[in-house]
Amino acid sequence: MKGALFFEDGTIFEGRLIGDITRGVAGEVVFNTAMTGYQEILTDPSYFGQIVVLTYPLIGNYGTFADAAESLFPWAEAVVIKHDAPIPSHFGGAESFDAYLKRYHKCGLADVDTRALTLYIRQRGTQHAVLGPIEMTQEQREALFAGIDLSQSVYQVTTPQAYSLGHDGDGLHVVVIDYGAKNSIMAQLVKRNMRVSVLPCTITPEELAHYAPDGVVLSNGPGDPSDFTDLLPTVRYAIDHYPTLGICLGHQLIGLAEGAPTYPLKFGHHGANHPLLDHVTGKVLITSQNHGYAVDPAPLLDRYHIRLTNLHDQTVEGFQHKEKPVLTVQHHPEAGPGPWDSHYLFDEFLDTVIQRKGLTNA
Ligand SMILES: NC(=O)CC[C@H](N)C(=O)O
Repeated sequence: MKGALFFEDGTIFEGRLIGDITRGVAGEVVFNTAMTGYQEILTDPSYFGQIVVLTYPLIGNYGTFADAAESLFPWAEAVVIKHDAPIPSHFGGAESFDAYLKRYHKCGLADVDTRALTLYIRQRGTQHAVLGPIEMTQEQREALFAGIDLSQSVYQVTTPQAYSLGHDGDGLHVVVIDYGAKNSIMAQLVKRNMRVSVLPCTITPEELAHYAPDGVVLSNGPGDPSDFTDLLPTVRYAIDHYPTLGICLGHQLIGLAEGAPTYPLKFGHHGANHPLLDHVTGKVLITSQNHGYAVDPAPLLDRYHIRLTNLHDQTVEGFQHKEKPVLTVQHHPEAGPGPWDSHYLFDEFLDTVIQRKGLTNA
């Protein structure tokens, strides 16, 4: 069935509808340049409400698997691709990309000139679009455009209930505040023998204190960080009381809590090969990225060092408190998908947690 991506300025990209094609959808269009990991990308809750263009031209070739997910199901609103491989090839046996989309009632657009589409987004910046059958009427499209609203997105993707993972007993206890957390973040903590409590984003400072964590991780998540000022008192409490690691949205919320504003990037960073400089180690890291906003750190530089800088556009990719054990990263050290160059940042977080615990117990 013929479909299209309709932008608000009248630009149309045509293609073939795949997945669940029973309804049209609308969202913010972003492109991701990773060469693999299409399933991890779609199940990353930070893509909630977005239509993701995958620039790698062959999608579905190695199929889809239950355990490749970064959360319970795909959160991206829809996906736009060049070639949809109809027959997956994998030693583990695999479901096709089309069947996967249908299973989760997600739609996609294939056979699209994704190079032209990506150049269009690069020139015009992130924009809204409707994806649906080619014959959609203007009224149908306008109704979908009017429904785009990411202002509550974190509340829509967070876990409804607290849950725990990893080791029982007396091990180090880390709380992850779930703004849309990826499984790979929890996996990195569990791998380091931490007992992990994953809590809803609405957790209050008092409730957080009740968990008596040894450290706190503020997760990634969707939307515009400046929409979530209601969450800042708990962020403030965390950085004032516990070793804290902020990842992506978590980094942005720490920035906001410390008085540093966020701003939208023209078309964001979404990919698995973005180079960063770590100013402490002097090393360049190739990183996984997925963000449309960045922090202007000027107001917090009296208290924080810039820790990481993006070598493509010099944006700030992380800062570190000069005295307190607070580290933030704009990228995804957990990868999922992407290179593992920055896994050591989880080791650093673990070290601060151990150190603080030792001091407290002394
Ligand atoms: N992956 C994330 O946490 C993304 C953070 C935020 N939603 C942004 O786009 O900048």
